[in-house]
Amino acid sequence: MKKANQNHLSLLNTQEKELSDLKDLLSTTKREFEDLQSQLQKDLKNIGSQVEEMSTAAVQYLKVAEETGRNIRVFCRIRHTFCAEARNVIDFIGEVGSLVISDPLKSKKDGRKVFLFNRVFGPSATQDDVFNDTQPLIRSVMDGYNVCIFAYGQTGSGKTYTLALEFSVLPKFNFHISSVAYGTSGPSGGSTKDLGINYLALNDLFEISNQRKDIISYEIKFKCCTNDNGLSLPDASLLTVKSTSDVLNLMKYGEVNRVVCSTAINNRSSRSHSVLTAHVHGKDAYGNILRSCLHLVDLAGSERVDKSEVTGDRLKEAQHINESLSCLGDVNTALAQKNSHIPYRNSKLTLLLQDSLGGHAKTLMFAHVSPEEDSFGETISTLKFARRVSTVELGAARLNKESSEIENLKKALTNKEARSTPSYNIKEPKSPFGKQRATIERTPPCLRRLRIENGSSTMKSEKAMYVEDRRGPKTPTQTRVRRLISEGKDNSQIKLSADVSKSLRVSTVSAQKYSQFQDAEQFGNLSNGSSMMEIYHSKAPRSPTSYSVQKQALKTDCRTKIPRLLLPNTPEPKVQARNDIQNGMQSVLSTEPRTANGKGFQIRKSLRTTIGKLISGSEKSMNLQNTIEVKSPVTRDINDLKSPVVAHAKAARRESLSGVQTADRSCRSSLGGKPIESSTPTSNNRNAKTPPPVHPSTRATKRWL
Ligand SMILES: Nc1ncnc2c1ncn2[C@@H]1O[C@H](COP(=O)(O)OP(=O)(O)OP(=O)(O)O)[C@@H](O)[C@H]1O
Repeated sequence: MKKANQNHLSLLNTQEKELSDLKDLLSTTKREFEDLQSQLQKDLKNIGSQVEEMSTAAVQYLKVAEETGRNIRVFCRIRHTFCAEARNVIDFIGEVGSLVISDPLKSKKDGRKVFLFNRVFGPSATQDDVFNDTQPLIRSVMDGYNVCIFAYGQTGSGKTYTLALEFSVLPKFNFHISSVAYGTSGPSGGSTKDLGINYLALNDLFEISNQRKDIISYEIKFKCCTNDNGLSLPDASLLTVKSTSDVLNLMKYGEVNRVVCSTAINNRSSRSHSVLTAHVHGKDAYGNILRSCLHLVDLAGSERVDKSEVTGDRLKEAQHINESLSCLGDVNTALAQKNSHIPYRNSKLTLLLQDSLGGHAKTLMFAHVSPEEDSFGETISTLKFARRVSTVELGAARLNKESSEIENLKKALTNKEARSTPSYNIKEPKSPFGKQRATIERTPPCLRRLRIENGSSTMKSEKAMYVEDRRGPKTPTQTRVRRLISEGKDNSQIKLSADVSKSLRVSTVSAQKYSQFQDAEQFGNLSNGSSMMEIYHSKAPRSPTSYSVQKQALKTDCRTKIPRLLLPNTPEPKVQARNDIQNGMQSVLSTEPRTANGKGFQIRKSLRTTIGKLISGSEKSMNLQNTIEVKSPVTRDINDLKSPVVAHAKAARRESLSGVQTADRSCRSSLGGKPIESSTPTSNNRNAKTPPPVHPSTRATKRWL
C-alpha cells in the first residue's frame, strides 16, 4: 500500500514538472508571438513609409512632367464603400498620389500592388477638394489651351458624381449606344456640395470671362460632339451661352439623348459616353485672338459585360461601350509605345478625343474605383489602364493664340491668292468695252460639256487635281483639247474651251489653299467647295450683304462638295433662288443643314460670273466680233439673264463662235439640266455652246440660271 502511494506521488511530480515545462513553453511562444507581432507592425510601418518615399519621388517626377506639359495627368478617386460588411481592398492611400491595393484571394505579402498617380482622392474627399486640383486646368482654357477631362471606371464607381453638372431632375430614357451622346447629369437628390467638376468648371469659365471683360472679350459656345478636325455627329449644334444656367437649359435637351438604366451594379447607370464641349473664343483690344476648347467627357462604365448582368439590347450596348473603350486603350498603348500609327479612327470616341490624347492639349483623366472586394478585378483593370494612360507623353501643350499681325498676314496672303487667279486677268479694261464686259453676266458657253468634265475631275480629290495640274500630259484641259481636235473643232473653240477649263482648275486649287486659312478662322469646317465659292465671290464685285449671306449660308453645310455643287440640273425660278438665300439665312440662325438647292444656286451664279468673264476675255483676245447688246451695269440685274433679247443675242454670238446653227432652241438648263420644253434634240444642239433663248411667254417659269 505504501509502495503504491509512493509510485503515485512520483507520477504526480512528473506530471507537475511536465505541466510547468508546458507553461514555460507557452510563455516563450507567447513572448515570441508578441515579438513577431511588434516586428510585423514595425515592418508594416516601414513599408508604408517606403511606399510614401517612393511615391513622393515618383510624384515629383510626375510634377516635373506635368510642368513641362508632357504627360496626361491622372487623378484617382475612390468612393466610399456601399456595404459596411464588405472587405475594403484599398489598403493604403498616400498623401502624394500613392495607393496600395491588396488582392483578397492572396496573402497580404503577395497580393499587394502599389500604384502612383498625380493625385489620389479617398472616400472622404469632397467635390471641392477635387475641383481645387482641377481648377488650374480649367483656367488655362481661358488662356487659350485646349483641355480635355475624362472620367473612366466601372459602373457605379462615381464618374458621373465627380463630373456632375446638376442633380438629376429628369426622367430616365433608354437608348441604344451607337454614338456619343450629349449631356451630363449628376447625382440624384443631393445638395449643392455634390455639384461636380462640370458645374464648377462652367461657373469658373463664366466668372473669368466676366473678370477679364475689360481686357478681352470672350464668347463661349457649346457644341455637341464635334472637334476642329471635322468629326461631326448628327444634330450637333453650336450655341452661344452666357451663364451656367444657359448650359443647364441646353442640357435638358441634351439629357434626352443620354440614357440611363438600371444594371446589376448601378441602378442609375449611364449607358453612353457623354461629351460636353465648350468652345472659347477671345479677342483683345489689339485684335489678338485666342481659341480653345474644353471637353468634359463622362465615359460609360468600363466593366466586363457579364458583370452588369445585362441582356438583349443592353448587352449589345455594353459590347459597344467596351469596344470603344478598348479602342481608347489601344490608342493609349500605341501612344505610350510611341508607335508610328495611332488607331484613332477605330472608334468615334478616339476620333473625337484625338487632339486631346495625342495632340497639344492638356488632358486629365479621372480613374474611378470602387473599394469593395467583389469589384477587385475591375478596380485593378481601371488602375492598370490609368497607369498606362499616365505614361502617354503628349507634345508640349500649345497655346492657340493668333496675333493680329498673323491675321493681317493671312488676309494679305488670301488677297494675293485671289489676285493671282488667271480668270481675273480679264478684268483689265483694255478696250472701251472691257470694263462693261467684265461686269456683265453671261450665259456660259459650252457649259454642258464643262459640267461633264468638272463632274468627272472633281470626283477626284483636290490634291489629285493639284497633282494632275502639274503633270502636263494628264490635265483635263489637254485631254479635252485633244478631244476637240479629234472632233474637228477650230482653233478659237479649242482655245476658249481650254481657257475655261484652266480657270476652273486654278480656282479650285486656289480654293484649297484659301480653305486652309478658313479652317484656322472658324469653329466649323468649310468644305473646299464652299471655299471655292468664296474665292469666286471675292473676285466679283458684289454687294457686301449678299456676299456675307452666301458666305454664312455656305458655312453651315460642311458636306458641300464641288461635284455636287456643279450638278444641279433643273432650272430654278428666281423666286426660289431668293428663297434659297433666305433659307440660307434661316439656316444660319437655326443652325440647320443647308438644302442642296441654295448651294446649287450660289454655284451656278458664281460659275456664270466667272465663265462669263472668261468668255469676254477670250473673245477680246481673239478679236472676235460679237453682236451682244451691252447694257449699262447700273440697270443690269439678274433678270437681264433671262431677257429673250439678250438670250437671242447670246445665241447669235454662240453661233458666230461655234459656227453651229442652233435651229432648235430648246430650254435646257445651262448646267446641263434636261430640256424643260419638249423639243427634239438634234445633233447640233447637243454640241451647242450656249443655251438657247427662252420664249417670252415661258419666261415666268423657265429661266436660265
Ligand atoms: N465620392 C462620392 N461621394 C458620395 N457618393 C458617391 C461618390 N461617388 C459615387 N457616389 C454615388 O455612387 C452612385 C454611383 O455613382 P455614379 O452614378 O456617379 O457612377 P458612374 O461611375 O457614373 O456609373 P455609370 O458608369 O453606371 O454611370 C451614385 O449614387 C453616386 O451618388
